[in-house]
Amino acid sequence: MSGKTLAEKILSDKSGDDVRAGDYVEATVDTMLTHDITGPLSFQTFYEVAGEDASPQNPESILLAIDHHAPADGVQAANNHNILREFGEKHGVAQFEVGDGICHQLVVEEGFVKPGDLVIGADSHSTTFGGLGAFGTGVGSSDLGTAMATGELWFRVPETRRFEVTGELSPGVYAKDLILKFIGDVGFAGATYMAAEYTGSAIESLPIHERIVLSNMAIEMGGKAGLVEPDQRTVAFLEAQTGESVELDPNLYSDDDAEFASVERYIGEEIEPQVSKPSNPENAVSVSEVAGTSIDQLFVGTCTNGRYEDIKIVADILAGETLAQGTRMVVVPASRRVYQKALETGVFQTLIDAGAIIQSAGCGPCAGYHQGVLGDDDVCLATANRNFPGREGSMQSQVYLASPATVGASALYGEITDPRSVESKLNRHDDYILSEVQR
Ligand SMILES: CC(C)[C@H](C(=O)O)[C@@H](O)C(=O)O
Ligand code: SF4
Repeated sequence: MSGKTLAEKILSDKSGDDVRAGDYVEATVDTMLTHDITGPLSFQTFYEVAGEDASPQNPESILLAIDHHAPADGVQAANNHNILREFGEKHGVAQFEVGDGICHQLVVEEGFVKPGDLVIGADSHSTTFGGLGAFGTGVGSSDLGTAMATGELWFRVPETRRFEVTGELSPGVYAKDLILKFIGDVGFAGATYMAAEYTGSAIESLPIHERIVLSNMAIEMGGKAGLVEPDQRTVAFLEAQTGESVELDPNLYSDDDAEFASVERYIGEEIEPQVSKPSNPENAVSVSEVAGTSIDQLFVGTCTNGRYEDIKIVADILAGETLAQGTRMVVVPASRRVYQKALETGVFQTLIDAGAIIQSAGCGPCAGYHQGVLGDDDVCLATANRNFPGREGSMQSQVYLASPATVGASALYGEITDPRSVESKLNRHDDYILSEVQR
């Protein structure tokens, strides 16, 4: 038998079987998350499967977040929030409030994931946790409800499509540019039901918050998961974040003789800053191809690039400057701790002085619900992950996707701008540990 990929190893471990791509498994789930949109239906399925008086198998493995319509933007959202609160209280489940942050960020910050775990979420960006060497994947609400009842879920073991980046990334080029490039190259469905795996020296040298960006957007090429092999940096990050010691299973890597669906090879130094044009993340081009495109709104946030390090990159560029005339910038931190940190360090003051709007932690206008919805003629440059028609508002509006550095540089001129033109202001931040920041 051939060796195993990281995905095959994790699903073998969680099912107790020696499995390969294509096999079906019943696997034990370590962490499950749901939120104010998918929670109510998950709970309904849970009660149908487990019975009206039942409790979840492992209440401590569940995380509920009020993040999508938070604060409530209407009566239905407010009622959904109450359904989450009630379920959380009744079953002793960790339930995060309005303003605490985006579910995916909370899983990472609150110690709900470690390398080798199997994490499911009733949200498509649950691939995020692959950045920490966990098999994270999005599932439907009914699957989530079933897993809450049984502690398990079935999976078809995915094939692995590998993205190998040697060398290192140049100044002004970040994980966001890498993932946009990958998606552009393989297409929107290029890794459908596969585990995307990111490897090579340029990936190994990335801080955890950037690895998470690669995993988070695996779903934008159809990926079932997006994995980075965990290492000592992963361990150090999690230990600092949680205050607990983390054991790294030395077997959590893809074997040399594992079978891959394909291996795409890149040289880090050759990657340029990328921008995905409307209205699909796969429309990625080098920034030079769209430089000069006029922008109305800049959006900094989301589970992809709403972390402290991302917001700081934007603030580094805007320090002492003001937004270009006629543009507006909406900043939505990914969590309350990110908010606090940006407040304490003056990052928010810098952005406010530049003319930005700071909003409470959550999804913000990412999926077009509130807090910065776009009108018909609006053009937005966002650090987000999706730019489908109507994603952030009107079906006629246009959304371009880019890194925080490209958004920051573009804010200075009101048009898409190569971040390398402000090279002296560009930084690559190591991971900030938010465990000591109050929530
Ligand atoms: C609302 C939710 C189900 C959805 C998802 O699963 O991705 C949202 O988070 C998104 O990004 O579009
Ligand atoms: S920030 Fe956007 S992509 Fe992430 S979970 Fe929220 S709506 Fe979905």
